[in-house]
Amino acid sequence: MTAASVVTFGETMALVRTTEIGSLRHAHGMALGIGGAETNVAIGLARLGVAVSWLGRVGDDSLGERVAREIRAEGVDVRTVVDTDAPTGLMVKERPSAASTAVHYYRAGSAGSRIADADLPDGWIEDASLLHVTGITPLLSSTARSAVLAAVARARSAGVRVSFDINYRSALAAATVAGPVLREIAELADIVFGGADEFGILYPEASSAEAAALLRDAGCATTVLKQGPAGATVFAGDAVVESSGFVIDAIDTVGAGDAFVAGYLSALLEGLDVDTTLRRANACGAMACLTPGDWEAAPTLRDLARFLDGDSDPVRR
Ligand SMILES: Nc1ncnc2c1ncn2[C@@H]1O[C@H](COP(=O)(O)OP(=O)(O)O)[C@@H](O)[C@H]1O
Ligand SMILES: O=C(O)C(=O)C[C@H](O)[C@H](O)COP(=O)(O)O
Repeated sequence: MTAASVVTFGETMALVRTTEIGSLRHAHGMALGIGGAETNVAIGLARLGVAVSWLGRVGDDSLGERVAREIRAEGVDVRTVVDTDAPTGLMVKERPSAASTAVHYYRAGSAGSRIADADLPDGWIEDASLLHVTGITPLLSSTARSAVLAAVARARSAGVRVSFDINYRSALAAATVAGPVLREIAELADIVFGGADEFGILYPEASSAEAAALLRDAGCATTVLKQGPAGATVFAGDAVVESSGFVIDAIDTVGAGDAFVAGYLSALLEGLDVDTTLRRANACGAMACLTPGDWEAAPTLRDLARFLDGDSDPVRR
């Protein structure tokens, strides 16, 4: 197999979501799928034509097989370490009301959280164009944190670009605990993605623009501020480029950030200019909000072209 352009690793869980609106206490219908920040990005990249590889630990169980099978079916090069001592993690998603989503994690001690430096094969990172990591993995366990730091160090010494999505999850650590851990990784990255609240966790007294300047001083060339329906802003050197979001009827916004990152990185790897990159990223983020799954609505290049053309007519072939 040829080397992947993008490599990423982390935990992907089985995902159970209620199929009706209302509390989990009373829900009857449930749909089974999978989800994890890094594989959401990997699938988004694969759909946009990028060669991408994901590595993770899964349990020696049916849900682990499902995780691997489903990601592989999306065209991602999947490398799993089967952990016979821990189960595949689980995420449960409910819609308490039409306007809200709640996510419950059952991942403490899971196989995915036990990822370690030794799981990352020789040459896997070094032969890639870009390593993508998130702030979820380093907060899963001490071995996972060490794996992220080792991967970033390996990428840097091989001249491989590092992308980091802060992706702070309060269920994993308090902001005061997570802040220094996530800041250390962000300051080693070439490009950092996050929301205003997440930059505030890295640098509590700073605005997002000030956080971008602090990151730049630390050596991180590009900071991308995700702003929900409002779109996004890129801080690169002294330049600030803003792009409005697309107006859509959002059904489920979970996964928008990961789809946005996939859109952004795919355009970056194609060498597109910042305006086109941001427009693509915003479109991918918006499209991810149009259906309930975390990654299912991530667009292919053809879906994307159709969305950007504003084409809402039925497709007839
Ligand atoms: N309601 C929405 N309408 C249109 N675009 C959206 C909406 N929510 C998110 N997006 C798009 O997805 C991107 C990421 O969403 P955001 O909520 O900012 O990140 P995250 O999911 O990481 O918290 C936004 O920058 C925007 O491009
Ligand atoms: O792996 C985890 O801990 C997750 O939470 C998986 C999430 O479903 C996605 O990462 C969605 O995140 P956003 O794109 O920011 O909405």
